Amino acid sequence: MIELRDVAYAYPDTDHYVLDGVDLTVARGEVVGVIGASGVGKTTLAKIIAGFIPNVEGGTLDGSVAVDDVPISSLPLAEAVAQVGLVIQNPFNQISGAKFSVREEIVFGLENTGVPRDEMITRVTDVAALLRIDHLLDRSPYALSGGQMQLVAIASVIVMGTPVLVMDEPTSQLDPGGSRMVFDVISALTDAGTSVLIFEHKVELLREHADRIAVLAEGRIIHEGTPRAVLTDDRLESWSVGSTRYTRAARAARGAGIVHPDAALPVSLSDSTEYFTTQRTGR
Ligand SMILES: Nc1ncnc2c1ncn2[C@@H]1O[C@H](COP(=O)(O)OP(=O)(O)OP(=O)(O)O)[C@@H](O)[C@H]1O
Repeated sequence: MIELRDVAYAYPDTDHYVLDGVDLTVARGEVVGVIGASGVGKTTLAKIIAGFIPNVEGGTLDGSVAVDDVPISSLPLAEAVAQVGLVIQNPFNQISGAKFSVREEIVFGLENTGVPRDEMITRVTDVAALLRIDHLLDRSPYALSGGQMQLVAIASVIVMGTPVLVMDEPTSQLDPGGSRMVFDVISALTDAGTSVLIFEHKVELLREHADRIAVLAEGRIIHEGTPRAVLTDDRLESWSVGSTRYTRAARAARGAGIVHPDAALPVSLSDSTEYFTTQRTGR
């Protein structure tokens, strides 16, 4: 479980609070998607929840950040990483740079955690099968495509088995099939009790897989709710966040008077089919 209360943060040598008054809770087994404009502070928030801020980057952090009731920002980084797995935005930076095979790369974080060797091997095999990268295990981490590298980076975090996962645009390098597979893996993890906070621009995937969506704007969570409620909210554009293509098409049709103005906006293909079948004005 993640609990953020009144979190505010300013980077070192600045007096500007990038985040100011963030309240957010992610329950056990829940997937919460966070959307927000570029530069609004999503990566900063991800690093705070994972304890990299202030442990590594310093700065001024106020408010409380708890993971499973443990105040994460007061833990040494080595202990914080056992609580929260962080998939960072750029998979090229997640790769350790110290290993010669994908297998060694995935197992790297488990070394020195006291996990017995046999279990390490089983965990790596399982996570590689889950993310369909078994065929890459003996390859060099430097001979991978961007998408393959992203899956290896995700595997190296999931293999740690942390109760909380924070993912910063985990599908940025992936094609639609790969993105869908990652979200299916996330669903399997939450079924087993993992709490997942995911920063993602692909709102249609969040619509399908997130239990809730939160909007980060003006330094705080300005709005949250079910994917349907948030993605059809008229204020999305003012927060510089995109809606689904189905909602955009419906809004355009509504503006043109082609559909009834009061009908609930669609957020998926099936919604959209019904909307355009039943809500036409006949114009
Ligand atoms: N090390 C740093 N020192 C000072 N300011 C920083 C630092 N890193 C980020 N910032 C600033 O903090 C703000 C939030 O950045 P952040 O990377 O968290 O945004 P973001 O929402 O993840 O953006 P994007 O969607 O483009 O990845 C930006 O104004 C950025 O310039």
